[in-house]
Amino acid sequence: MLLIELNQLDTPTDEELDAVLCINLSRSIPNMIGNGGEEFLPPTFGQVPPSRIINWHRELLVSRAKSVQCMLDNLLQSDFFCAEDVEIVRRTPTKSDQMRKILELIQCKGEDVCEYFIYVLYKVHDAYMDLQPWLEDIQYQPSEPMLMINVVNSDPISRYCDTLRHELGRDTQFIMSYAQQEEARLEDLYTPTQMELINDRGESLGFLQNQDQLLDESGVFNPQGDVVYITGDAGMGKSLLLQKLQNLWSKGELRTDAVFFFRFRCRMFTAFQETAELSLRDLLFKHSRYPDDDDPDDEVFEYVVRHPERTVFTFDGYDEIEGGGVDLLSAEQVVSPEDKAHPLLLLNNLLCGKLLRGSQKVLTARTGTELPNRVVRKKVSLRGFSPANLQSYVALHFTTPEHRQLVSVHLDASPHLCGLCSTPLFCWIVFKSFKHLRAVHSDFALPEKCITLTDVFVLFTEVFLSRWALPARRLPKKRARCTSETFKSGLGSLGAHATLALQGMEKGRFIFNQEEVSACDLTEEDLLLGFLRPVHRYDACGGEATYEFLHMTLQSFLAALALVLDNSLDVASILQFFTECKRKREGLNLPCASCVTKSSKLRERDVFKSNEHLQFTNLFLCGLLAKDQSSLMEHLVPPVLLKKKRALLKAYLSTSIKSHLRGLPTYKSGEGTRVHVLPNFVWMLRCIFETGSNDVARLTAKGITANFIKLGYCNMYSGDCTALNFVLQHRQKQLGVDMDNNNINDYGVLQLRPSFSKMTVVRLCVNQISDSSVKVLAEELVKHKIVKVLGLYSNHITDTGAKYVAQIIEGCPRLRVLKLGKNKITSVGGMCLANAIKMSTSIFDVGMWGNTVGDEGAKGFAEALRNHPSLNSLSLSVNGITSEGGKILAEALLENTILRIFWLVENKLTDEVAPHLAKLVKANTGLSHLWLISNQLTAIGLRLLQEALAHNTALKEICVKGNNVSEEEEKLFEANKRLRFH
Ligand SMILES: Nc1ncnc2c1ncn2[C@@H]1O[C@H](COP(=O)(O)OP(=O)(O)OP(=O)(O)O)[C@@H](O)[C@H]1O
Repeated sequence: MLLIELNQLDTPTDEELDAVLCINLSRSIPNMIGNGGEEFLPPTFGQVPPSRIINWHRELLVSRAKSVQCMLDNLLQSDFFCAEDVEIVRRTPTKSDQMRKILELIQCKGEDVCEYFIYVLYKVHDAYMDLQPWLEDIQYQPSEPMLMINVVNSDPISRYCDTLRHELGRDTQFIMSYAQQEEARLEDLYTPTQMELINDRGESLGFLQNQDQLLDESGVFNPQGDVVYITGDAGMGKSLLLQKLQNLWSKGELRTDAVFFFRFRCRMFTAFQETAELSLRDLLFKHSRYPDDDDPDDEVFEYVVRHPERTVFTFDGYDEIEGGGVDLLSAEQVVSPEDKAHPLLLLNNLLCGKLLRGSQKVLTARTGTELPNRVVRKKVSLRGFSPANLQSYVALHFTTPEHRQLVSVHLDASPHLCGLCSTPLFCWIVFKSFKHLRAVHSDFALPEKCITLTDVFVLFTEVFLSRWALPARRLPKKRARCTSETFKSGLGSLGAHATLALQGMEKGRFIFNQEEVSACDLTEEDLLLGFLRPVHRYDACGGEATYEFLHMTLQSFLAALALVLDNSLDVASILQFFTECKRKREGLNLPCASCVTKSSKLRERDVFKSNEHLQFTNLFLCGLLAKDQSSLMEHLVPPVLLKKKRALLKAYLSTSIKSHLRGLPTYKSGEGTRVHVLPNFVWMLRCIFETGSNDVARLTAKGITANFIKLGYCNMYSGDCTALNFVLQHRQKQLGVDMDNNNINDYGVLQLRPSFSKMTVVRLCVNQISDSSVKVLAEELVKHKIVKVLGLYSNHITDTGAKYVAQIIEGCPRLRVLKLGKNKITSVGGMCLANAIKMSTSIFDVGMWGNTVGDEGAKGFAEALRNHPSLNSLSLSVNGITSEGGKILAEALLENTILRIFWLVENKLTDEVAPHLAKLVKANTGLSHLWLISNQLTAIGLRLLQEALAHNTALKEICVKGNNVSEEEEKLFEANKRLRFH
């Protein structure tokens, strides 16, 4: 080894070193081509003098050490170079030549200078990022004398990188609050939320573990796309996730080699005049900052253009871009980095990869905002706080044990409150309000009743008003709470904010200039309330000071309040946003819902425009006009007027719901009529719940004439289950409910508890349900005994949950279909289920795909199958079953004449099982489909099956694709059409 030989030489001369290196190289060449023996290793730092290392790696250093200027500045300021040396270097034409010249000069000047050269590479990390792996390879550690010498970073790229890191770090350290003094530090309060990876068909691929994974390769379905697309409902934490990402990068804690990080709010792109034009350079620098003067050669921008993969962009709130200018599908106009164009066009080109192709872009938008898959690299859907996340957030938010305890008790008692709090924004509002009101009023407690979203925002408004009415220092300690007094005393200012919010809502605007603010009689003192916050970033666009509401949902709430408060408006105008939503849905007479089906023209115009803000306004209107709010609203609005508005809303809702339900697409199946609802149906449920009107709920329950309702992929979250339950409690007839592929979780199941008495079909596949939910299901379903279908595919059910499912099988004599695939059930749970299935005389179809019951579980299922009277279809695919389990199953099936479809896909079956399967085939038990895809059978085993098929009349197919059979061998079986390879 080189190491040994060099150590053997005391103080090697150059010739000796060269000789050693040559010998070593010549020895290593055969080794490198696979002759075995010693491995070739280049010298490491300390083994040979620095000049040798530099010599050895000269070309690598020339090609990777880009910042000549920074190196020259350091050599000069440390007196290793004189002005003349610098001049000599500068005279050479290209950067590579200049670096070659530097290497030449330092090698002439001695070992100290050579080490200093390496030390600069080491110290100015960002400028010489490409050489950091090399420094690791040579195991560089600065020597004592080097540590005493100063190193400056004069590289424009790394200086700019430092500046961006510094600014991002500064700007992202606080989480917004309604009062600036109360802002919390990001690192004190940030709590991870659930980030679900979604494929191009909208199916779940599991959950990300941390923010680093947003930028890595996990879940990439389109390597050609550059955009990491993050969606989530209002307040789910999209902006905060980006803030966290930026903060991590600023501290060098994000796993990425990105040198630059630019952040934008999409809203900004619409703030420009139609004729505005900007270059990419201005877009980048104007909204972050320009590189310092010491970048005369525009190296920073050149670097961005040359190495787009080293730049991360975040674009927050794509849904906030008005339709008009943006249409990725027709963004044919290509812009070059030098061209000027409208900022929206630049954005389009960036997202489509026509500008800075390969740069990393993270884009957020509300759920439902469309983006063509071809520009998307991967998709992530934010699902809010899990129960564990919520617990952590409580602990972070409440430092006093008394508060923590009180809030935990409230949460434990109310799954509905937990459901609301799984949306981080609503959770923050509830906790913040609780903290504030508890500090001010001795008698404050969260409402015992089922709290609505309107209650939450009323509480929040009370916090704003109470802070303003009596600034903290003047507060008499712990006075009694009187909400109506607080509202009355702040009514002037509240009304003015509400008017501004309504005006914005009518024009689809979320940003207000000083003129608009003043026109609503909002004074500077009013602004201190905190409903509005200044939007500093927009100043850069050349406009005057602008404001936005703390959150879009707050604007919606205040707009709804304006509709209720204003007694000069025509009463009918309270319905204006319902009508607006309706108008946008051409033809479909649906209330309060998003434009799910639009004409192509409208689609073009509105494709990127969410009208969730209108839906929230309608929802809050329903809540504010609810009877439950009368005690407050009657102090603010003449009771007669309030009554009129309430009556009108109720009449409108009743008519609209009826026609909505009549208009839903239905189809007839063997088991009655089915109805497929659309996501806007969930908005309708939410509005009904906010009204708290039993009449409206009853009418809705009655209006669902079908006996099966499909709510799959409707973006239902756990809080919506209270609304569904509110309606279903008025239903007399039984109903099948398919809630697959939503975000219901354990809180949602708890809220649905009373409704299970009506449900004949309970489908909760892909909903993050754990064992505790299955326990609830077992208690309810066994009590009522009407369930026929239970779908729990792809949840978090373990053996504990499997035991509860077994209780359901045993206790529900009508249960026919059970879907339990893709859970975490092992042989223990498998045995329990199998035992229960054995006893059932109704069970018809069981799906266990993707668990791990193994051979032990297979044995249990074999016992269940023996002489089973009803089981028609069974899937034990992807369960780790070997030939041993396979044999037992095959033998048991000899005593079964009922099973028709048997799935054993992707197990570990080999030819050992083939004779047993062949025997089963020969026995002609009535089995019609046998799925053996992706096992380890060979042509020998298949031959046995082929021969057996000659004696079988019932089997329609044996699917054997993906076994150990070559294409040639496949041809041998061509004649037998029942042995399928495709
Ligand atoms: N991960 C989190 N940890 C702690 N608090 C959070 C988290 N995410 C969000 N929040 C709280 O919720 C508030 C709203 O979050 P954010 O603005 O990120 O939501 P959003 O999804 O961007 O909403 P919108 O689509 O309406 O803009 C934050 O200001 C913060 O108080």
